[in-house]
Amino acid sequence: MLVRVAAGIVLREGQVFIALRKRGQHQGGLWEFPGGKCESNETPLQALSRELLEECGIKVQHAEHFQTVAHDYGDKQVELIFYTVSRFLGEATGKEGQEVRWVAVSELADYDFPEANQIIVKALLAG
Ligand SMILES: Nc1nc2c([nH]c(=O)n2[C@@H]2O[C@H](COP(=O)(O)OP(=O)(O)OP(=O)(O)O)[C@@H](O)[C@H]2O)c(=O)[nH]1
Ligand SMILES: [Mg+2]
Repeated sequence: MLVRVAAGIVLREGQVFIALRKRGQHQGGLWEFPGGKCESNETPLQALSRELLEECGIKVQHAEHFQTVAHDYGDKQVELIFYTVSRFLGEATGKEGQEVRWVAVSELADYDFPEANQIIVKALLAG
């Protein structure tokens, strides 16, 4: 199973918005950059905007492609298209009851992310 996913690295004044994946979800119990699967006939950017509105209640005003990561979890193959989002409308919250946090980019190493995110976290920490 190969899934295409769009995820947002939402940034504000040196902090990044992260969410805790719920137990029972794939990679549950780990932190993520909010986002989700691209539906058919939807561009990754459209998927990003839809998912960030659904999951965090923010309206993306400006997103830039950051990095695309392909990863094989064994049970699932993912292509993750990461965007940085530095302009948005609204206050980011956990719209689906998920735990969320604004954390300093420099503190990202303190949070456990899925394997596919390691390269992204590294790149962000390197500035
Ligand atoms: N959103 C998101 N998904 C990630 C990240 N890293 C990562 O490996 N994934 C994987 O990407 C896949 C799809 O993400 P998702 O579960 O958010 O998809 P979705 O919002 O459409 O969820 P749904 O299946 O409940 O409708 C999952 O297998 C998840 O484990 C990340 O940083 N953010
Ligand atoms: Mg999601």
